[in-house]
Amino acid sequence: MRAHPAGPRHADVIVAGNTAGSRPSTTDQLDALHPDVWPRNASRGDDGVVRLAGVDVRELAERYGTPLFVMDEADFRARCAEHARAFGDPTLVHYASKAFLSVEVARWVAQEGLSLDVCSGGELAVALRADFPPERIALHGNNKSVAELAAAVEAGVGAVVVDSYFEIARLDQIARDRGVVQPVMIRVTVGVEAHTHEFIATAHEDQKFGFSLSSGDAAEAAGRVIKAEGLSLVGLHSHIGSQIFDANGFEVAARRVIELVAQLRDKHGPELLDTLSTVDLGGGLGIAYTPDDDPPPPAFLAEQLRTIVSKECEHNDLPMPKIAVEPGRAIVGPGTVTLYEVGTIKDVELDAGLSRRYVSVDGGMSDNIRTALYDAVYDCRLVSRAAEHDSAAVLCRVVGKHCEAGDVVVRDCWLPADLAPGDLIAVAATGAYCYVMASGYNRLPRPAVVAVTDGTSRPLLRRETEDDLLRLEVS
Ligand SMILES: Cc1ncc(COP(=O)(O)O)c(C=O)c1O
Ligand SMILES: N[C@@H](CCCC[NH3+])C(=O)O
Repeated sequence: MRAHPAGPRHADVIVAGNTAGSRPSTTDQLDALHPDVWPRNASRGDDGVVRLAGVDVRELAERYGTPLFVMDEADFRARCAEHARAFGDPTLVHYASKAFLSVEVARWVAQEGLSLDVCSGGELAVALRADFPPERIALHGNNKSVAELAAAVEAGVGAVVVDSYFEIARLDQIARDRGVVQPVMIRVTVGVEAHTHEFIATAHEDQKFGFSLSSGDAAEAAGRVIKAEGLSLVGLHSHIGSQIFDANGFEVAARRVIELVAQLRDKHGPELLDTLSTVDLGGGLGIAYTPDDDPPPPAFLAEQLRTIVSKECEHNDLPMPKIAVEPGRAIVGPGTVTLYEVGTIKDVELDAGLSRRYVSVDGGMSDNIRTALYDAVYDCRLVSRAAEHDSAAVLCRVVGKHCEAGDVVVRDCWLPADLAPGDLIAVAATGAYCYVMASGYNRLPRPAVVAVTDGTSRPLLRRETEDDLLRLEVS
């Protein structure tokens, strides 16, 4: 066994209360890539090296550098197809591009037949650069600028999801100025606040998004859209949160949105339903970040939603609407890993004779802010080789290289005692909300993003260079 240059000086590290679960007792367990957490085409060869869609991680690191986001293209496409099958029509599944977007990924989404949710002019521009069919794009946002609204109308997007009275007036004006009628959905705040593993119904909807249902704002907004010459009301939209494992929150939301449809029909007449034909229940389906997470498959959620919507429609004597959804994380999250090179390893003495092993990597909170921001939990493994056969599992904290004590990538994970500088480790399920939330903190260049498929790799987004970092300087 390789001697560890940094220790360990203490036989035991902190174990109690860790978020990485119990200590693996064999090196096989230490090396395992749980199929629910790791990309579908990730495997560890007999030589101990992990291959992603058949591509050796050492080769990826050598060719593109680290940190590196590696996307399993087939995994992404398969999840698009599974959602499309579950909801019966691919165009009813809007991939939430805020989770991750590049021109090439927008092309994959288009090829899989899905629709696209964008929430800024920037995301819209990427989609249009990919020639994404505009009629399959919906624009979101609580404070879209006039320029963003105009760009969307001029592109001919399939829907603008309106979020304020000001926006209804602005969008109506923009559409009329251009002699078009813009299809619109209303974002409804249904009073269901979803958290990771639970949901709580709130009496007051204390948040910036949407029109409150309980106050009557949602009905008033619908009335204004119906009256606006430049707008056509095609749907109601609700989004209850993200990383949700339980269908109950969606069911409550669906029920309340259908009640609103019935109310609007009663007030404005049944002809309204000729255009108001879609109920969009947003995104939020959770994924497994660790083997303990057990998210429901899309087919299960789709079935639950169909059942509840059909029951509510029957109850309110309404025709069955189209049920649309906007998954982001559930499509792009699980198929991507971040590859890092280990730089330094330190055992830090704590109270009561315990110590904590800090493993520093060449990225950090600038490429994954989710741990610092949400206490997110991740699975992390040594991937450039197997653990030495007699290596013990050591509870580690994987940290970045930023000038910030809270710069933690993985709070707790079990790594082999023989882990050493130069080894590559990978953090699983980083496809959603990591690259897109990356920052340039401490002037670290943003990592590259590569796609792997059938034993080959190609870059989607190149690594930032020092020139990129300096390009905004005016002197
Ligand atoms: C309106 C809307 N739709 C879709 C999504 C995508 O959510 P997720 O990535 O959790 O599926 C979000 C983000 O929470 C959202 O705000
Ligand atoms: N960014 C969040 C989710 C927000 C989703 C967008 N409304 C995350 O990383 O989990």
